[in-house]
Amino acid sequence: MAALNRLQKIASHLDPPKTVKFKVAVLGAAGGIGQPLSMLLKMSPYISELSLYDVANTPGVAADISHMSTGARVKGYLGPAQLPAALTACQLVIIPAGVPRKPGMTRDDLFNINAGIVRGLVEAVATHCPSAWVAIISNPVNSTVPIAAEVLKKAGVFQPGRLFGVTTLDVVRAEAFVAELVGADPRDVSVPVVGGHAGITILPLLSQSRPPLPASMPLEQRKALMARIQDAGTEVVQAKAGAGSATLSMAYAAARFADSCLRAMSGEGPVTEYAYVAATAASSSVVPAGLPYFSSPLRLGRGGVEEVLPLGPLDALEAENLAAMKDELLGSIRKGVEFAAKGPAAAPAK
Ligand SMILES: NC(=O)C1=CN([C@@H]2O[C@H](COP(=O)(O)OP(=O)(O)OC[C@H]3O[C@@H](n4cnc5c(N)ncnc54)[C@H](O)[C@@H]3O)[C@@H](O)[C@H]2O)C=CC1
Ligand SMILES: O=C([O-])CC(=O)C(=O)O
Repeated sequence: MAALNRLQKIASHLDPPKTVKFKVAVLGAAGGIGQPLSMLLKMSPYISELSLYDVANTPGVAADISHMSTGARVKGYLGPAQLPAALTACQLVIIPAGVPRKPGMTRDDLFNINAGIVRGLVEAVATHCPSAWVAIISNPVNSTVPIAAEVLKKAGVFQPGRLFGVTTLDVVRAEAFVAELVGADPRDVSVPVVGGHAGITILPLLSQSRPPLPASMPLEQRKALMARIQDAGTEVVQAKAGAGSATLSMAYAAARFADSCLRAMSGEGPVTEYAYVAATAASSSVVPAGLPYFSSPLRLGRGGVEEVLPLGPLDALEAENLAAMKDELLGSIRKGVEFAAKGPAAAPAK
């Protein structure tokens, strides 16, 4: 029992149970990410109701998770007819629905299937819980977040400070790899990762690593570390050899992101997180010019993003990488916006 309590604390990074409790939905809850993520969320002291939605297998997943003796009430919802009930009164909606990569694919190769899935689900969010914070995991994140934004805009409910592309896994990986390299405990390491969530758009700011990388570290080794963080998703796809992409580390990363959101909503701010968000007039002085979406350090508060924080000083390698990513990131954003402009989903998931 003591061990379980400790696990709960570790999973939520946190202090004793809170009084403010929220309804949280996972859309795609029966998938490779959805299942372990739902399990971790069931241990969160901030969640009173956990809504597990998928187009397949949710009754089993919900029955299984509901037997855990932790606080959140769990309910499973199956198929589009049950989506409204899954979403009604939700404050946070996490979306890992969609297909994962196989070896040889890029994240953009998932666009044709996942763009429509995300559009349909966010249409339902706009109707049934328009004020909810929405965290998109489904790839390609660089495009699916702009799609979600366009859907919310069309419905007249877009709040840029409440829509997030989840890039926490890039931060988690950077922490793990730097810890390995410097021989530190990963929990004591922090590394900003900004930009987007695909290949060269993932920009770890290794010059701001805490603890710092050894000053004597050769440039080639820094470049190799940066490349490993950028290609870490592919490393997992190849290791899984056709059985999907990162699921367990992603579930951990998403649970950590959800925990930050729920702490901020509870007024336990200021909470600092990284996520891929829309640029606004207020963030124009800190986000690289010409990029309407960018993953930045954020200060979260009760209402969502309160401030997009500056990236801090970049070294020459990082500045070069930032310049190099711009065209790809902009192309992915445009692709998402154009897709959303084309018209309604073939089969809206209402
Ligand atoms: N943002 C990130 O850092 C990461 C993103 N991903 C992405 O997350 C997505 C999910 O990955 P996995 O869980 O491994 O895939 P998976 O195939 O194991 O699970 C996806 C789930 O989505 C469900 N689904 C499909 N259409 C749906 C709909 N219209 N409504 C509700 N549920 C629906 C499926 O039934 C399935 O249970 C992929 O697009 C993957 O590329 C994966 C890892 C990291
Ligand atoms: O690589 C993939 O396809 C899944 C993903 O986004 C990641 O692991 O970072």
